[in-house]
Amino acid sequence: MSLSATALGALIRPCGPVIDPAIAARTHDRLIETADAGGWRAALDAAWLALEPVFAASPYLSGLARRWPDRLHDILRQDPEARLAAILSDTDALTGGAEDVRRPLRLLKAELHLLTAIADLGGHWDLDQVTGALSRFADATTRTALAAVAHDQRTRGKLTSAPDDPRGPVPGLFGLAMGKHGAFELNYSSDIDISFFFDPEQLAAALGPGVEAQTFVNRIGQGLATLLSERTADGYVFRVDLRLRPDPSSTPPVVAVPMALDYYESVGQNWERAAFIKARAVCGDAVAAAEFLNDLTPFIWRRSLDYQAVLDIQSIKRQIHVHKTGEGLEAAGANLKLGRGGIREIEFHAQTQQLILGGRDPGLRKDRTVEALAALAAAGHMPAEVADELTIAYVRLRGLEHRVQMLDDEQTHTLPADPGRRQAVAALEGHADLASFDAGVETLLAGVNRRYGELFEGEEDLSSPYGSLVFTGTDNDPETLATLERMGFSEPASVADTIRSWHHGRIPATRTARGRELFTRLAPRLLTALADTGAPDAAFRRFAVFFSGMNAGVQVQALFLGQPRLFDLVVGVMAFAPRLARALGRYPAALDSMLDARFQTELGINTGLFDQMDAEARASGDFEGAMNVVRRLHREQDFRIGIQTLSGRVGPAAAGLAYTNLADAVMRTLSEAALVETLRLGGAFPGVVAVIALGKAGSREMTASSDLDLMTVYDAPPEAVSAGKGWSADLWGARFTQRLIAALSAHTGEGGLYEVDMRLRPSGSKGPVSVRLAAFEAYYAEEAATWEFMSLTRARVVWASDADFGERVTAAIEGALRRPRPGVDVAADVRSMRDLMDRERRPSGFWDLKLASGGQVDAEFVGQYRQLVRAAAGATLTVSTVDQLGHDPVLAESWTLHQQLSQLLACAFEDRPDPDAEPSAFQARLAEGADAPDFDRLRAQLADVRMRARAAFETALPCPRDGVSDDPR
Ligand SMILES: NC(=O)CC[C@H](N)C(=O)O
Repeated sequence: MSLSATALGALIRPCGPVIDPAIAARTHDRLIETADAGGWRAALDAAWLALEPVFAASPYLSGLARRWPDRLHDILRQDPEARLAAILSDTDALTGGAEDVRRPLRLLKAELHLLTAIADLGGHWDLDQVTGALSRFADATTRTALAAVAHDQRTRGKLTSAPDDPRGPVPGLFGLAMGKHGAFELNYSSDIDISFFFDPEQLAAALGPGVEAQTFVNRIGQGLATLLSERTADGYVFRVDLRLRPDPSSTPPVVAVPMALDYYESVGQNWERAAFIKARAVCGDAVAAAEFLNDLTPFIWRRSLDYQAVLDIQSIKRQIHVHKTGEGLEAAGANLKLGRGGIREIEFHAQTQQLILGGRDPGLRKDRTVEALAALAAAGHMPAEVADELTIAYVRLRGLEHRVQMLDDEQTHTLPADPGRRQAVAALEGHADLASFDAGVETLLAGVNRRYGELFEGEEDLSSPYGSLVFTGTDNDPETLATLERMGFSEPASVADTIRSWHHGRIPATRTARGRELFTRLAPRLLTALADTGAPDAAFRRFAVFFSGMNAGVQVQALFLGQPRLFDLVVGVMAFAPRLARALGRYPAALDSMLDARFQTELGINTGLFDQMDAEARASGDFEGAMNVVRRLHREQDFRIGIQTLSGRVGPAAAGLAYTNLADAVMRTLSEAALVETLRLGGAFPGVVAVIALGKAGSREMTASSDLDLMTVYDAPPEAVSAGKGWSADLWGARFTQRLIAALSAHTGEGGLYEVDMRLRPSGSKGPVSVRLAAFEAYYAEEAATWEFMSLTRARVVWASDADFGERVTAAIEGALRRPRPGVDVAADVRSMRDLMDRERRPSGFWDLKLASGGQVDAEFVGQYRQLVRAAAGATLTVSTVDQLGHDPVLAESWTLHQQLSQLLACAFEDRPDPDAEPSAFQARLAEGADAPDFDRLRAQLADVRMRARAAFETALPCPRDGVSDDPR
């Protein structure tokens, strides 16, 4: 039997060259056999010219033809429209449960695919007819599948409504076709995006007793997805994606309508608005679906948009990196959908404009891309030639995409990199010469990409120098994953997921629309800054803790956006300074201090800190209040000094001074408070008291991790007692000191301050916690050992209840230092002290800056030794280690380098740091902070200076056993 004039077999033309006649011949042989047997050889012969290039190029289509030759015959002999109508009505007519429809649906899909491909490739159907056929078939299968899974639930008694209920197989439940399917633009081998929602009230009436609604609808949604997507011997129907729903990573697969409306109205994204442009009810309760879509209209089409909202909508397209046109565009491996110059650029071009303008102009609310372009051009929002050019490109790109998918029925959008397979695509599009096909594709992509780039002129780019950073949509954008990988993240997908969850408003910082708009702009800068630290993983982890811990985000994000340098600093902190990162994470308010003008002022300049602390502490009303005020201000300042130290703004001396000035302000404020508290508790007392700092606080060389070495000294008339409790002077001094220690070291709701060490006081731990000035003097005159005098070289009165008393104490310290100690070999004492220490406390490793041979203790001991000798000789005294080492340049050099490193390490880390284990970017920064060219050379430099310093130490304090020293013992 030959073909009628309207039969598809008579209407089709060859699509292009036959790239592999042998392969086509194998299919041909098989078909001839069946056609001869079935009596349709003439029909086959009539169509063969058009079929041969198709079967030569597409393994998938020849497979279908060989497997079901009779279906091919049906397709060839009938009018294609009639055949399509029959496939659709057969699909709709299927009844029964999942078991009953599983196989027929797959056979119908194969037939539909063969029909569509032949009509398309044979030049009979245009793009609209092709996508229309695919979409309508998807509609029908979805309806049938829903009816089938509902049928099964009905059989099991879970669903009580009638199969022909006017509200659909499951009253209240409906599915929306989203994306291309929704707009009848479905791809040849695409997933279908269906969003399921349910109206709880409607549904409740239809459920069997004790059936829980959410569980039930989940089962329906998933059952439908499985029925269509699972692969059996007959293939599959459609892969179904249920994720185009509110925040799919945290919601069930089928969402209740009230919850969905609430989500879209409160945290809905612009890209979700864009997705709803194409949404359409496809199966289930049509009444509920219409109501839902109607209720969503104001969400999708917003009547008024402020500038920030417009920018945010445009972010959808601005996240794609715009290259210089033409550069690096290649046909081989080009992603026709998501790649440069691809379909997505055309869609975004249209959709962003639609979202911005469609609220006021309903004429722009077109669901189909080609129509949207035309409407935008007609309304004057796009030059007609741009719309035409993009339309032509769109049609060709979609055609190419279909041809790529027809090769193997795979959901791919990539022009094969393999020349042989690309040749097959070219042939299906009518090209014999691969080079000219490639060149044509490249021109096409470049044209779209150029138009797309024009959209950005004058707009802020939301990608990064590293590439695209797209976080819209439900799938990870492949280019974005590549960008993140290039940035150095070891788990790009999890970074993308976290960023996406922030966009979804899952943390307080992005819970408001404004917070999200700001985050859209901040995200690319954040990722770029993280990458630039060289330690993006650690930095991201710490930033995430910080950012998700903030209880609001607008102010901070606006600050970051307005102050890029500051932002880079904060990100650097995240990368390199867990201690500061943790402080920020726990008390994000510390960031507020960055807003303070004083934050960026030079350290060292008197910023009025003590006055502020003192005033606020007094205003706080009581002792506890004062402790909290001081802790808050301390934290801010500590953070400020830490940032400046870490960023290299201040050197070690200035940092030491700054940390010490801070400690001084704290000690003064809390000494005042402790005194007031002591008088309040014990009653008036005619005594005076002073606080002496020793150690690094005394020498003004504190780091972020220094503790406070303190002693207190008091004086009072001999028999004085306090008015209230009748405390004697020693009790009063002790009470004050205990209050002070508590004030400095206790942890309150505002955190802690310092560890306090009182062991350097006269008689150490065995002595009273506070001593009378006379006892202090007597102790150093009679009992103190050389190591106690060493400590005293760094003693400094930081606070006194009475200025005169403070001066008396200062004079007493100096007196003690200068008093000759006949018969004492200071050098030998210092040396044996150092040796003892070396035996008892070994350095913990190369980075033990204190105890390393030639490290800080060696230098400090020599300095203190020099100071003691100088004091006895009546020379000027100093607490500073470097000044004490004026005549020992090598030791001073070593001490300074160690101090520099210890400042950096102390502000960055809480525990004992191991720079060898830190990211190389941190090592580089450490080297830079110490003026070394790189980390390896820093280590070498350190080893070298230690060796020289140790030699200088040996010269200054020779070992008594060597007989060089004149040790009298
Ligand atoms: N995930 C995102 O990148 C969000 C971008 C933009 N805020 C939107 O709503 O689409």
